[in-house]
Amino acid sequence: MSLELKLDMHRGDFALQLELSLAASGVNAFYGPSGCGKTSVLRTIAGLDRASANRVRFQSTIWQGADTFVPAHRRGALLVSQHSDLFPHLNVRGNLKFAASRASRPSARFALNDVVAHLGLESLLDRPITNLSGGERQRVAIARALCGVPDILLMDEPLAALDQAAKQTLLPYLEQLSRHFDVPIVYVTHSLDEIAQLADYLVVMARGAIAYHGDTAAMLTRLDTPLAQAESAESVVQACVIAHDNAFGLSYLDSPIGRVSLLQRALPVGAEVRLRIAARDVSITLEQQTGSSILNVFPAVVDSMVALSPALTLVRVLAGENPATAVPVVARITSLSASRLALQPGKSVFIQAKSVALF
Ligand SMILES: Nc1ncnc2c1ncn2[C@@H]1O[C@H](COP(=O)(O)OP(=O)(O)OP(=O)(O)O)[C@@H](O)[C@H]1O
Repeated sequence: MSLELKLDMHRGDFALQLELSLAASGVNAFYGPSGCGKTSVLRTIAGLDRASANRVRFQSTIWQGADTFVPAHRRGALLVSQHSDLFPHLNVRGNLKFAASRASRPSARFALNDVVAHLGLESLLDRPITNLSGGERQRVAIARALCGVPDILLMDEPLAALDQAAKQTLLPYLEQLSRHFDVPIVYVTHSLDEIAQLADYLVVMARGAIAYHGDTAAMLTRLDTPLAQAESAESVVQACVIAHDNAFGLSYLDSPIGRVSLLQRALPVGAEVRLRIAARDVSITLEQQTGSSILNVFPAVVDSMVALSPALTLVRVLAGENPATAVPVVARITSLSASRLALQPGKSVFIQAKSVALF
């Protein structure tokens, strides 16, 4: 079950050449600078861009081959872009019902009521499209794509035109989308935040080609990349809420790096969440500190290191008691500290996370 791409297209000076096999599940994100070809990849999957040498196969169906070109409206690949083109003469309900009526097949999986509930649109159903905020319009656009019963959802910077507050409101709706509706998503973005929060698999592009790709947690912590070397670099760790401590106002989470404590959050026990740990908030010790105010201390083994400058060193560790389930975390520390601790790959250490944020 996969999305297979072999693209070879040219437009003037620009060439897009890549070969990639993606899982047809979860969120696959394409990230890279403006003009590197992300939208072209998405439009090719959608059947909106065509070059004779391109090859696209979704699951067992060839969408584009040497003698085949399945037109866009027969692919089951529905696109949500930055500026949604909703029907202005219909209200929200009308837009969703129209999309459902045009779906290639009926599907209980994308029942209108469930789509409306999942995107929090109940109170907006009778609203004219022209009276919606930008964030509300995008929620309706996503709902409309779901009502169209997609086999795969293509999202081209769906949050890019929104202000920061609207983005933050919309992100939680996107988070569970792929899992809840069991639909694969290909997501194009410029935003590291969106990747850290949403992507299961990350494809980083540069100048029409793939720079590197892999599991998001692994890609964000690859020391040889601008993502890990950025001042804002962070690691992501999957976790599960296991208990709340009302007396101290804390929530406890189980994760591969160990038991994590956070300021209490209104999440049910059992909720699956992502933790984000900023590289600059991680410190390293050789022994487990006892007289420290830091709650989140985890055993780790140094995996690799890179000097960013004479003053700063990035250290990638594999964190967690159990080497089989340990996950990568990046620490940004001074080169002086790295030298004093004689850090080197293979060395056992403890990492302390001054703050752990939760998506
Ligand atoms: N219709 C077109 N005709 C000619 N060149 C095009 C066309 N559409 C895109 N291009 C060029 O193809 C290249 C890739 O564009 P594309 O939109 O795929 O990049 P992108 O990574 O999505 O950029 P952005 O993040 O700015 O949207 C760019 O150099 C662009 O100028």
